[in-house]
Amino acid sequence: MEFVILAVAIAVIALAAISGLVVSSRKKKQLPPTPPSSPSVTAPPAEPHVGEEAEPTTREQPRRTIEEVDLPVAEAPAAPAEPEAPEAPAIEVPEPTAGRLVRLRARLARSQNSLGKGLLTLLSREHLDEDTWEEIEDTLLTADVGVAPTQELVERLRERVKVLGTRSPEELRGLLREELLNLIGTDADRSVHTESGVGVNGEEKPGVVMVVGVNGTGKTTTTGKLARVLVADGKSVVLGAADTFRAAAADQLQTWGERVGARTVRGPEGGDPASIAFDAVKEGIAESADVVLIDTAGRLHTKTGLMDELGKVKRVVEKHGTVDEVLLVLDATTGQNGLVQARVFAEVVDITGIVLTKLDGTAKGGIVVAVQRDLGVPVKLVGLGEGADDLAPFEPEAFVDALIGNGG
Ligand SMILES: Nc1nc2c(ncn2[C@@H]2O[C@H](COP(=O)(O)OP(=O)(O)OP(=O)(O)O)[C@@H](O)[C@H]2O)c(=O)[nH]1
Repeated sequence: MEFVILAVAIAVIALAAISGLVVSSRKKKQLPPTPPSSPSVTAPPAEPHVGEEAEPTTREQPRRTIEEVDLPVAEAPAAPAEPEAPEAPAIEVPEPTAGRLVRLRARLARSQNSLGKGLLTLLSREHLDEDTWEEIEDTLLTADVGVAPTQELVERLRERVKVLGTRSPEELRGLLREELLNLIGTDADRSVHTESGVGVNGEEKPGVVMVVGVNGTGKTTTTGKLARVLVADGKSVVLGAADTFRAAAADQLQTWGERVGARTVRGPEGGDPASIAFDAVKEGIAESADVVLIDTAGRLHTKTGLMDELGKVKRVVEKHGTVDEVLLVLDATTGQNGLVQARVFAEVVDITGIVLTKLDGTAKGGIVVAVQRDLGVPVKLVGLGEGADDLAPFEPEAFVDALIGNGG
């Protein structure tokens, strides 16, 4: 009997133990999963604003299950849109070109001081003897005016001073102004032509401007600045990066173009410049651009190669129609060397205009006279600094006034 009682008791304890285990295991199963660590529950929208995260996380953490939590569907996409948007390059509005030279006159006058002021000081001497006239001649030669134009100027001045008799500073200034203007010329057409009109197939064709010159003269910079001049005048521009000789030139040009919303057509480094130039004009026709500007490579040390290449670029571009301008870029600080370079380029292609760069950095403004005489083509633009809008249409009057300190 005792044995039976003991057996029943053991059975009861065993049963109780088993049911206890089951209950505890069920209890365990009912415990919520660990929601706080799950990003889909507590994490804020993928790209939160600063400060949005802290509040919902602490409030929702303790007991909420995955089913209880509303996913932040509606708000999530809106929040990150603004800060994440890729930055479109800002299109700049270049300064108007009218009166740029006048605006930059102070800079020009500063760098040209020795010429204008030097001449006026000499002319103001009480006795204009042979020595003084020789000094005047030297001053002009030092400023790169060139031998023949210098002699012309001195002769005419001597004549007029003799006739004039009395010489007030105003009179002298006036005389010098007139004679310098005479040398530079006020009648030449100095506009950059961009209106060639019709192409070989009768289609509308953009104006085509080729920019040539020795590397380092500021050729690529000038092409970029010229794009801005044209855009400022309301024209649409396509750039052709046909300087495949210098690796960075195409990048440099493209950056200039992007600043004013002009597309740049480029090819592989060391590629065929003529085919890039051809494609640039093709692109210009396709997008009905007003002007295509073609930057070319210049290497004096391989003169024959240069001649072949430049000539070819022009011929190939002409398959589309006329090239309106071939602008030669010259560094004013190189003086007579610049003239030698100019002649080499003039042998290769017909230059229609000169761009004189770095005129802000030299007292030798006389190169304007010399280069025009030498090549028989007008200076059309001048570079007066490294700023994006420091390229100005050349105006003889403003230039001479800057030289001799007139009008302020
Ligand atoms: N002070 C001054 N600097 C200028 C002027 N024009 C160009 N420069 C500077 O001259 C340097 C050479 O200019 P680039 O345009 O790179 O020369 P580049 O002739 O195009 O050379 P390549 O691209 O190799 O053919 C740059 O530092 C320009 O900022 C100017 O009118 N005044």
